Amino acid sequence: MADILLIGYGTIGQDLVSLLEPEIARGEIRILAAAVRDPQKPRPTASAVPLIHTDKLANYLPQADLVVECAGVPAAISHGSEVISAGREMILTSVGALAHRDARLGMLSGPGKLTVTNGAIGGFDLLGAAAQAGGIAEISIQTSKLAASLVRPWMTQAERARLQDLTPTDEAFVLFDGNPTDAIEKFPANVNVAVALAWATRELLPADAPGAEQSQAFERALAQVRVRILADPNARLSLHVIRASGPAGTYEFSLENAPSPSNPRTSGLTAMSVARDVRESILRC
Ligand SMILES: NC(=O)C1=CN([C@@H]2O[C@H](COP(=O)(O)OP(=O)(O)OC[C@H]3O[C@@H](n4cnc5c(N)ncnc54)[C@H](OP(=O)(O)O)[C@@H]3O)[C@@H](O)[C@H]2O)C=CC1
Ligand SMILES: O=C([O-])CC(=O)C(=O)O
Repeated sequence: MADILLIGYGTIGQDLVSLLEPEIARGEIRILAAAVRDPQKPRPTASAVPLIHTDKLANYLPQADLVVECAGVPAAISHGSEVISAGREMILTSVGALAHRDARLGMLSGPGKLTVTNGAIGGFDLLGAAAQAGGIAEISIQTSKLAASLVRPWMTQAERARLQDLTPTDEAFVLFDGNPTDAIEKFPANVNVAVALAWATRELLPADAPGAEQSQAFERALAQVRVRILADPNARLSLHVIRASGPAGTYEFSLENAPSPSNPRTSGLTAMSVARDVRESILRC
């Protein structure tokens, strides 16, 4: 029986627990608790998973065989290093936290093990193989989302209005064009996939290489990836187009996920990817 501690129990956390029902029913997995911002907050459905405040995380870590973060980039920055330095294995969903230098160094310095989920995208077997052989010269990801869903608190009134006032007859426009580090800082809930793409195409160092070297290798991969965010007045779902080219070949992956059954604004595939990561982890135990 593997004891799992969740950080975050929103759309992805709840979908994950539903996806893992067969393993829970067979006694292969037990969800110890989910750490959230506000355990007392009224929730639409009663939870079978005990909710705790994140300031109690340290009390639960010693019993956890596996920690799954699905709480957002700021929470992963705050708690990722704590989990890894306690020697736990952690699956990271808010992959964008790896673009934050100090958090990255903590998560890559052990002694715990970090698993970075593929999340809402894929094709990483091919891209990783080609990148490790020096076969990728250019790599980009273009993410199209519903314009109104891209409004962020830091935007000026004019920037917000441009997104909110777009009508179905307007053309989609490029809202952001740059590197994954700047993209995740501006859009922390939208482009974790861009940071995951850099993770998949990083130089693979020996597992015992110091955290600082792992961190630098990842920083080089981040610098290779170009990110574009398209604000689309007609997008129903997120559309991610990954393009890569170089001596290994020319590749284009177009990924359009069905929405989560519990929240139409979240791709259902993210929780499915994390469920697969959990199953692979417990098979290794
Ligand atoms: N890798 C990928 O492809 C993808 C990654 N993601 C990442 O997953 C994250 C979660 O997505 P989703 O489930 O849809 O989000 P939700 O908003 O539905 O749920 C977030 C959960 O995390 C908790 N939480 C938020 N901030 C903190 C904090 N600082 N400390 C502790 N708990 C916190 C919330 O607590 P409470 O319930 O008390 O409010 C809530 O339970 C996204 O923010 C994004 O970073 C998302 C999509 C794709
Ligand atoms: O769900 C998606 O399409 C991807 C996403 O939000 C992210 O990477 O943060």
